[in-house]
Amino acid sequence: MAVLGFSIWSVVGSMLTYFVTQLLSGYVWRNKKSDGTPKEPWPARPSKLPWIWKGLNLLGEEPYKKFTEWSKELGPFYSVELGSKELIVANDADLVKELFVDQQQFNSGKITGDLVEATVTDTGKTVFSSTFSEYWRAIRIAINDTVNKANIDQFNGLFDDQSRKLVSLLDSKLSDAPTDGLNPRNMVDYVALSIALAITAGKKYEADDLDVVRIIEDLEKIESLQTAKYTRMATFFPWLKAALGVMNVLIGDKETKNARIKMMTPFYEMMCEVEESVKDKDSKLSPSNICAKLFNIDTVPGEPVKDQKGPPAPIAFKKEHTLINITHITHHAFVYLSSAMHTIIQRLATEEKIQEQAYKEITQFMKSNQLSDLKTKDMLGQLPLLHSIVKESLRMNPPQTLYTHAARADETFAYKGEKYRIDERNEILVNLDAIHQDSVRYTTKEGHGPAKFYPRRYMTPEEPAGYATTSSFDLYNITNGDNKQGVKRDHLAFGSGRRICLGIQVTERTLLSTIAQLIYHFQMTGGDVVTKKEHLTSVYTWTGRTELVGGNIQFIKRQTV
Ligand code: HEM
Repeated sequence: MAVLGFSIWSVVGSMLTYFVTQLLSGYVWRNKKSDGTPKEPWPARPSKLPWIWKGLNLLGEEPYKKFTEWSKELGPFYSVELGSKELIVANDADLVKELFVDQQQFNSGKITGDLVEATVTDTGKTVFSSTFSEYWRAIRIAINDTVNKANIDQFNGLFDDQSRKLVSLLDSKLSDAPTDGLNPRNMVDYVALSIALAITAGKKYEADDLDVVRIIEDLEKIESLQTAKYTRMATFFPWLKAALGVMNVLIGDKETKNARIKMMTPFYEMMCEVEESVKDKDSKLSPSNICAKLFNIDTVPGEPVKDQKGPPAPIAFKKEHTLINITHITHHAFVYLSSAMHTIIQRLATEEKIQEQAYKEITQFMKSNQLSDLKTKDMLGQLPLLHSIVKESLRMNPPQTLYTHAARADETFAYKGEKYRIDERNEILVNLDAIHQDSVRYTTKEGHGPAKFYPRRYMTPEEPAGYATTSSFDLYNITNGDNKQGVKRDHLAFGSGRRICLGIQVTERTLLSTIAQLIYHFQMTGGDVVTKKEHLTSVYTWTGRTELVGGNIQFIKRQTV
């Protein structure tokens, strides 16, 4: 009892300390710089928001639409409070460049949102959730060493195998399909997860492998725990998060813990296999995968501590770190690959004219190069229309419409001649709903605006200066190249700046290979690009993601094959 009494008082003490600190930092010092002078004003804010909830209750089912609506009232740069969370919102690509590229040292941080996210990432120990640090840099290097431009060719065979697999899976279902066709989503999920697992853990799966189904279900369970009412609310109210945290310490949160263990188990087994294969030269596992590269990290440099003399002590990179990272990377890669692949197939089915033009491009390419089969290595940079369809699909339907970076310190941000404040740990949100529909940036010389699916906007003679035909390029790279003036980027679906997605090559090659095989083998009709499904989480973060529900598609076998 004495022990119990002691714990309760110590918990009450911590809570009191927390609230007093919050009160002091929240109200007394909040609006002052470290030298005591007042901070600059916040960027413009929507007016007359309800008390306590502020903008939170107005977001509705499709939050990005509300962010776009506010941008029409306040301009592309504004701030809004969601509960107690102060959010800085960027609705314009040039602004994203200024914030995430020019000011990358300040604005490349991350903060963890709800308590479930904290549990599954060990409080920010995965590449997606980690602060801007040497630890984060080491993981990025390991991933980059597997999938960047210099290393990605090793997976060309995987992309070819999986896109052929999709064709054969579809083929096998055609005789039993209803007259209006079938929705290919389950088959797309299988192919996307197979690619994700091969890259993260060198794993080869068969279509009927139960682990594949299980991994998808485990992720759904985590997402459902995250969207439970109070867990979700705690993302926007730190006092609630602290209170729930204390409750978890006192009575435990078995459900989340069990879901975490269940979710990690297949990845733990894969990690052990990779560990063995690293030692065993005759192993059947592909030696080049992200997990194997993470095993090479022994220690990472520690972060400097204020007033501490000498270099910081290195931190050991443990197996637990590898485990949570391969889990998170697989989930991220699977969810977005699958969503992007499903979207592009649905889109092609609704755009029969473009499909036929692409078919012509493919057959002419095969004929002039005397090819009997379509291989990723041959197609790269060679099929402008197909490459442009990939870009246009990611622009029209980015799998993640909203994403954030966090400010690493209090800063003053200059925009259009005015100075504004951004505080440490403020999240800066990029809204692709507004950015990808910018009529100034996307309208072609012939007047094709952003609302239209029009891949030729990226092709000669219509493409604006600075656009690349073959591959997406980053705002970050463009500052190091010749084109320092205009930021002409095809889309920002992969993020921008220091935290840009490392799966760009994987994704573009997967999509290229998939659509080439599908268009070559089938004529697709039907599809639905209107009905959407909104998710409140985006592979553990609060900003959510959007995907097409999709409709049935008739896959009609081409006579030429
Ligand atoms: C359609 C497919 C994909 C989309 C739309 C996508 C989107 C994104 C976005 C929006 C970000 C955040 C960028 C930012 O904060 O600026 C990101 C980060 C990242 N993505 Fe992807 N992704 C996709 C596929 C993949 C794949 C297949 C991989 C696997 C290798 C991958 C690995 C990563 C990594 C490692 C980061 C980490 C960034 C960090 O340092 O915070 N992504 N992705």
